[in-house]
Amino acid sequence: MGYTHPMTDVVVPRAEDFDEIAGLLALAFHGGLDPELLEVERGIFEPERALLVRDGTTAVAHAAAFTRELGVPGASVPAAHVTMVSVAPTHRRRGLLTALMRRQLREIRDAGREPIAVLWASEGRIYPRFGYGLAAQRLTVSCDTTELRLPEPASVAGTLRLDQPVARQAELARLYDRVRADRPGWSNRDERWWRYVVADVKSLREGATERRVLLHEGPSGLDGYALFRTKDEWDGSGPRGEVRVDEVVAEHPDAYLALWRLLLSIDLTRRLSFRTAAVDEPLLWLVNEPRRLGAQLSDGLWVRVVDLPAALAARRYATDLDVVIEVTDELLPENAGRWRLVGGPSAATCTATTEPPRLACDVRALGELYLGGAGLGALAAAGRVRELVPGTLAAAAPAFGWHRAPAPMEVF
Ligand SMILES: CC(=O)SCCNC(=O)CCNC(=O)[C@H](O)C(C)(C)COP(=O)(O)OP(=O)(O)OC[C@H]1O[C@@H](n2cnc3c(N)ncnc32)[C@H](O)[C@@H]1OP(=O)(O)O
Repeated sequence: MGYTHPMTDVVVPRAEDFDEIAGLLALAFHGGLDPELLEVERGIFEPERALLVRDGTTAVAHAAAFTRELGVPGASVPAAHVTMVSVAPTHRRRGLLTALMRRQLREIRDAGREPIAVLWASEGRIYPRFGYGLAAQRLTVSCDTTELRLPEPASVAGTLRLDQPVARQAELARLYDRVRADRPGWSNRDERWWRYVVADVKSLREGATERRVLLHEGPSGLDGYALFRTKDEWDGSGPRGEVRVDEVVAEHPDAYLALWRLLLSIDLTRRLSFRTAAVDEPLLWLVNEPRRLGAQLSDGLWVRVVDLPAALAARRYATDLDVVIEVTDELLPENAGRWRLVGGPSAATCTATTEPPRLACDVRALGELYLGGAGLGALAAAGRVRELVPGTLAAAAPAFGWHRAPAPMEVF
């Protein structure tokens, strides 16, 4: 694996080092240093949770984490939101990422507040070696809206309005919190994060309009919203504008349908894209021609179980479960061993045991199972989970699932 960079060279940066780190990120991600974007990103940066490596006076490697909670089956769990990972092109493949990941996981574990870490990967092959498992897939929708029809609404009680997201931030936040309670995969958003979400950096618009919010008000007030923008385009045969949907949050099916009926029928637009649809997106079950959504499966959230007994006890299980699992973990040996997991829809415990194991897997598989997205049976079919006692898979698989698929909401 090459040499591991000496830990002594890893420093915790100060807030004023942000511009230097942003320069490194711009290099690694082939981006620019737009002052407006920098100010927005500075607002969420937590320097005390960052790790920086310099070669002389030049920043060459960096990783950070945001302090947030992640919605998991039946609960909301503190989760280190790992982000801003980059190594300078001049210093790649020398073990710098490995050194940063090892140190970061060790620090998260020792701090004892966050039983899991979660991230979006720029490339899926980077993080499994550090014990991250693909916990939530997503769909990217890209469709010709003239090919799709939605049903007529059963009720016409609601009203739709358009506004600027920043003007409605507090109302959006309240609705988001209510809907989040039942949706694994959504991260909590405090005031700071809402400012980040509604910030509409010009250099990221890619030729489209400013972001707008479509609001649905039902009998008891705001019960749905969509953040989106449109992009004007014409060709020889007429208008070909595009609707770019960023997020849709709806408390009731009628709000969801009303929002999508409008998004799919905006005059002068003919196409729609939505990059963070859930794999169980209700749209799939509403449109008259699902194939025409052009939905493609992609990866979303990668979860690393950092404190195994705390993590497994923190989520809920769809059905009652009592199983002993033998787990391996090369990076955090405290997680390795035999664990008895007893859980159900309202509580769970996880304790070390000497009883014979019924299942065996590595810690990465537990990350894949954590949000209820990967099936235990599918992982076993892939050879990633081993059934040591026949019958265990069939009995335990429903418990690890959930009634909603995990839904990656926002790239952080
Ligand atoms: C959560 C986030 O922020 S995701 C964003 C990640 N950042 C980026 O994609 C920006 C561009 N890329 C980079 O900055 C760097 O290439 C990084 C951070 C991905 C990798 O950093 P490096 O210091 O080169 O990684 P390191 O040397 O520790 O590699 C460890 C192992 O992972 C492998 N690896 C690392 N990156 C990649 C990759 N992109 N593709 C395939 N393999 C990779 C290495 O080959 C090595 O494998 P080996 O041990 O079998 O030899």
